[in-house]
Amino acid sequence: MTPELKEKIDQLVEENKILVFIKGTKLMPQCGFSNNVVQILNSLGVPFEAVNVLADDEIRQGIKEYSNWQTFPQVYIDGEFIGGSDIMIELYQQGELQQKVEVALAS
Ligand SMILES: N[C@@H](CCC(=O)N[C@@H](CS)C(=O)NCC(=O)O)C(=O)O
Ligand code: FES
Repeated sequence: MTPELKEKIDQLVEENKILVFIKGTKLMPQCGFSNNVVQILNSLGVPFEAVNVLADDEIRQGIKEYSNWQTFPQVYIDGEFIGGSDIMIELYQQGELQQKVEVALAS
């Protein structure tokens, strides 16, 4: 990955307390896995930013290396890589996601 791309991703992760890399947009996710995380975050009613990896192949490939995670969606909360759809569903069901999000937004 080029230093420029790493810096670009660093900046995205730093500037957005809740950030998701998804296929499609918040309003129109293009895959069921991406849709899962969008709907979970919508249901929590928290502000979040979404990057559409289908619109940027450089980011699509770069973020896999950056996160060391090969699939989408990818979720970052407060600069920390959380995981994908399965992990988000699990954290949500355990009530841990609500907690993480509250802590992140209060900081
Ligand atoms: N079990 C994964 C499912 C996600 C998944 O399998 N994503 C695939 C299909 S959308 C993917 O991103 N493949 C890599 C790519 O398309 O670049 C999760 O929990 O997020
Ligand atoms: S785009 Fe086919 S499974 Fe996600």
